[in-house]
Amino acid sequence: MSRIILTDIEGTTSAIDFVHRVLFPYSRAALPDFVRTHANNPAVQSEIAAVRAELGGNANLEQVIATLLEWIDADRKATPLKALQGLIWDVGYQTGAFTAHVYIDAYDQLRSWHQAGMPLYVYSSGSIAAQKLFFRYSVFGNLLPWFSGHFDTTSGGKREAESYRRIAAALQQPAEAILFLSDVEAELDAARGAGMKTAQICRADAPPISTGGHPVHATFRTILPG
Ligand SMILES: CSCCC(=O)C(=O)COP(=O)(O)O
Ligand SMILES: [Mg+2]
Repeated sequence: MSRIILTDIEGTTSAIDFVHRVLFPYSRAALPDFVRTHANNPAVQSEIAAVRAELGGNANLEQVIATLLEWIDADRKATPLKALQGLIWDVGYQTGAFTAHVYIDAYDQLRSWHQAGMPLYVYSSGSIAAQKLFFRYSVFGNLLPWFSGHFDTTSGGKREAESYRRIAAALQQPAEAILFLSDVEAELDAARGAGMKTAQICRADAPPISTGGHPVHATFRTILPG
């Protein structure tokens, strides 16, 4: 019996299109000026330093910015990029430039699990700050209070079993008590490798995805933890 839900965001609770056609372009357009303007802000400075370290240490600010833009274009789940995107999206949410897409079935089912006392956690490549903004400013209003906690790439990559072992350890739960929801087979394979239960979400409005061996659901409505 699963006692805990751990969910992905993009392609699972929310449309891939929203992330790729709204969030990523917004961060791409705003990132150069944002980094130049806030380069001395300690939160930004540490992410610039992390990019520089990856480039070998001597890159100037414009080279760091160019690298970050390349990472956005390649959809690289690099922790410094994800942290900076979270800071940039904060402005977008607060100014009402967009609200975060959540599928109605995900909204209904997450609410019902929460009301039934089921602990809900998020594991996304988006930074923890970005995840909190996402559910704070969703199309259905503030869903953030439903979540007991968040995990991002600081727990490791989503395609590595070790990341899921770390999350289970952080939750002080056996892995088999956790049901991980995702659209990506490689992430589900990694979660199963760590002993978690899995369910694959295959959305009708998303491109066809590889499935194999994980219970498949078109929406959250048919998922029965346990
Ligand atoms: C927190 S919303 C933005 C999601 C994001 O930046 C991303 O890369 C999507 O990652 P996911 O692990 O949710 O597929
Ligand atoms: Mg996903």
